[in-house]
Amino acid sequence: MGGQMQQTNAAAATALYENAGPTNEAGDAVMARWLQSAGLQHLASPVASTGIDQRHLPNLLMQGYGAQTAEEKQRLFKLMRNLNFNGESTSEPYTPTGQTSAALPSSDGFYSPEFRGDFGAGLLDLHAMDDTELLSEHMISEPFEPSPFMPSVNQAFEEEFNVPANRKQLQEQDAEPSSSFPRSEKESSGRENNVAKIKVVVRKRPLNKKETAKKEDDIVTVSNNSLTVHETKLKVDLTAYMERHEFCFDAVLDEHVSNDEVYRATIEPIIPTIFQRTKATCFAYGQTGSGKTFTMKPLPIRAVQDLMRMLNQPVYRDQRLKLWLSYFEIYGGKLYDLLSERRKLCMREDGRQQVCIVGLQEYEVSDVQIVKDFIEKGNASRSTGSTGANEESSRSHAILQLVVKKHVEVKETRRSNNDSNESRGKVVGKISFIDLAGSERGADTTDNDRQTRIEGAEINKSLLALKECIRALDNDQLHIPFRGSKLTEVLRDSFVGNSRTVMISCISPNEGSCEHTLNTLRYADRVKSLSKSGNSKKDQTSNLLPPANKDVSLASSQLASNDVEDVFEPPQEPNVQETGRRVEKDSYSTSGIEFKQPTHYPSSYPVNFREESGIPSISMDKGRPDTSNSFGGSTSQRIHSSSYSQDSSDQEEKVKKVSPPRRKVSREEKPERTQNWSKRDIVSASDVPAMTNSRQHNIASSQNTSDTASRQYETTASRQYETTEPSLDENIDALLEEEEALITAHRKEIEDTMEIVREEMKLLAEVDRPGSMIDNYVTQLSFVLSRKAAGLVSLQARLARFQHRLKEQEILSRKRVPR
Ligand SMILES: Nc1ncnc2c1ncn2[C@@H]1O[C@H](COP(=O)(O)OP(=O)(O)OP(=O)(O)O)[C@@H](O)[C@H]1O
Repeated sequence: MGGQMQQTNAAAATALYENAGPTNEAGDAVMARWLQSAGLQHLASPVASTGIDQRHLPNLLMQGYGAQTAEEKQRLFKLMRNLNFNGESTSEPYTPTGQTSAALPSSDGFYSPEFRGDFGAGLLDLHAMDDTELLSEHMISEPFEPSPFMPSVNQAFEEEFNVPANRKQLQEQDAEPSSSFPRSEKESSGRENNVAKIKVVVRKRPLNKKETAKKEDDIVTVSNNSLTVHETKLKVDLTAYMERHEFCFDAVLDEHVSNDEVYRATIEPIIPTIFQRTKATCFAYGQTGSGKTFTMKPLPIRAVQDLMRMLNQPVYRDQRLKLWLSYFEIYGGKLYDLLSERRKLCMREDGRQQVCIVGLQEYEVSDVQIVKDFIEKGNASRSTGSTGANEESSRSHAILQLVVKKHVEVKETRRSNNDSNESRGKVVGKISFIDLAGSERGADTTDNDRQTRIEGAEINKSLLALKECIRALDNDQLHIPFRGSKLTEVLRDSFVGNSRTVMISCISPNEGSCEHTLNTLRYADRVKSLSKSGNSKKDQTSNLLPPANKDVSLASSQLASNDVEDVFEPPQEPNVQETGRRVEKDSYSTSGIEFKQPTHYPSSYPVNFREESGIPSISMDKGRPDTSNSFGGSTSQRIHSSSYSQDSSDQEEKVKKVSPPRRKVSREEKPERTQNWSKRDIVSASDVPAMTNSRQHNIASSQNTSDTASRQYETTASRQYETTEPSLDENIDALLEEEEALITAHRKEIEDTMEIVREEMKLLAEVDRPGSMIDNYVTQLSFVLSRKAAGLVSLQARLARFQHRLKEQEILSRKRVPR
């Protein structure tokens, strides 16, 4: 057996070498990297140190230095399998298939570790394979699965690793889509390799009919991937001045950009990664009426088109990959199925800490029309209300998920998570589209009725939690605080393993929305600044500014965190990680602000799934209609001269605020920093959507005279928020739990009452019988009635407790933002 094993391993190792390409130094290095990536670096070292020809590596592997333990052998075998070595043709150099050739990075068919991103992160990353939900889950701990690509060596390994006999079944399971993906031209260009882990895109909508009628100004100008918000402020002597806030993001899409272009800038690059065990999340953030739903609605439809196209390629068809859709909402901390009469759903965590939404209906989708219908149906069921800015405002977070699964025999097209058939489908990858509730709803904690307040608090909490998760995700923190809210809990599996996140921040261009727009941009800026992906322009922009003018950004984007915080440091050198840094400038004009006539846009934009017909569909690169706003430049993404043109304002412009480079510090450093809290706000206005709006406004009015004081004021507000927020969150959580418990208790009470009524009926039937024992009847009736009364008293007590809780919550939420 040992000899047989050695032979087999030798053959396998020979295959590893033979297929690896020509012997050269680069090959050795690559080989070493491969082995390293498989945790077998110690096997590579003799080769490197002795200069032994790589050709002898297989022998070395078997003699003395070779894979000795079962785990090593397993890893070695997995390495070979991931390299697609075919044991039957060990003497044949590996020839890329037609499908894979386009993507091969080197002429010898050897995929370097650097290139593996193109083949799906983690293809050779053994650690990435412990993602429990996806196809390769538990690959290390599970019994060894033979590769369908190595029939000749499989036999021996099967014997050694006790592989079950049903080879066909195992082969089916093992055929990972990512390992045999067709490489389209687009893919082979390596684009998906460039898909950032977090991408922040801003979309500005056009002025709407109401805003145009009110002659509101468009205060947002867009230029390439940056934008400027021109905020009008009043000095204490009531002279107006202009404050310019500049931001830079991965992409800034102006009002002329079509939904199709939005798709191309956001989702399209992610699609191929879905087949590579990626869980992607795209969410739209912004105030009510800023265009979140408008932006999100067409994205899944376009995504389905592309996913279907890929799925229809023979390689996936053969692997029986299917696409599934579900659509649900989180409203007031509860989950509802939007495709199933808003049925209430339950979220559970299984033993592997996988979140499953019990009862959620999943639908197999095979054409785009079905998806459109589902989206229409789901949107019609969504919790909406009317706001000043949007007649049909979303009051919930809506989550549409598209899941690519490896199909297992199904008999119906409609299945639920409860269905045993469904659970047999293995998830290959998924993409979630989240249309968040209006961000300023987080501030709805003092106004309106109790329900709206609870809604607001819940929304606020979830938006903060979402950012925290993104922060943790981007820092590769081991602990992702997904339990911070229902939203993040539901998205738990999108925060672990191989994930991609796209945030689309939607902004309204009108002056009346200035505060909200700034809040949205600050939130986006904060998310972006968490990202490691670089945005050099941003850095350049800030570096162009004279160091003397650099200062702490007021209320810009610091956030309290339990784990890591950002710290102000004196500006030193460009920090490539500070990609989302914001440059805020004050541009002071004397007075007599004269706005140009606001830009006019079509008043309504009928939603067309492919293209909005209301706006000219022009490529971002093409010329744009000459519809600049009063600040110039927005529509054609260039700055025109205007009453607020760069030239005229530059002389008076005083660069006031630049977000400083930040560094991450650990918890231990907190005390030191808290002494300097006046330098940095801990929770910014952007972190507390609109919570500090009125305060900000006040601060802004007197900014020129009391800048330092206002900073402290705002910081105080932030700190106040910091201290009150956890208790408010806990309160909301407790409240929601008690509400749940009350409803459950009420249901139980009804069931008990029905049971008691049945018993009473029985008693009556018995007592009516001739010769019945009246004593028995009296005793039993007395007993039954006591039970009945006890049940009612208990329910009443619970109700009273809950009423008390509601009162408490109300007081707390009023205390939070004193008026
Ligand atoms: N880029 C755009 N081009 C044209 N019209 C737009 C655009 N964005 C939004 N609109 C229009 O603005 C209105 C409000 O948009 P939408 O409902 O998407 O806002 P929202 O951010 O989802 O609001 P809420 O948070 O209240 O649900 C809609 O009538 C929509 O058609």
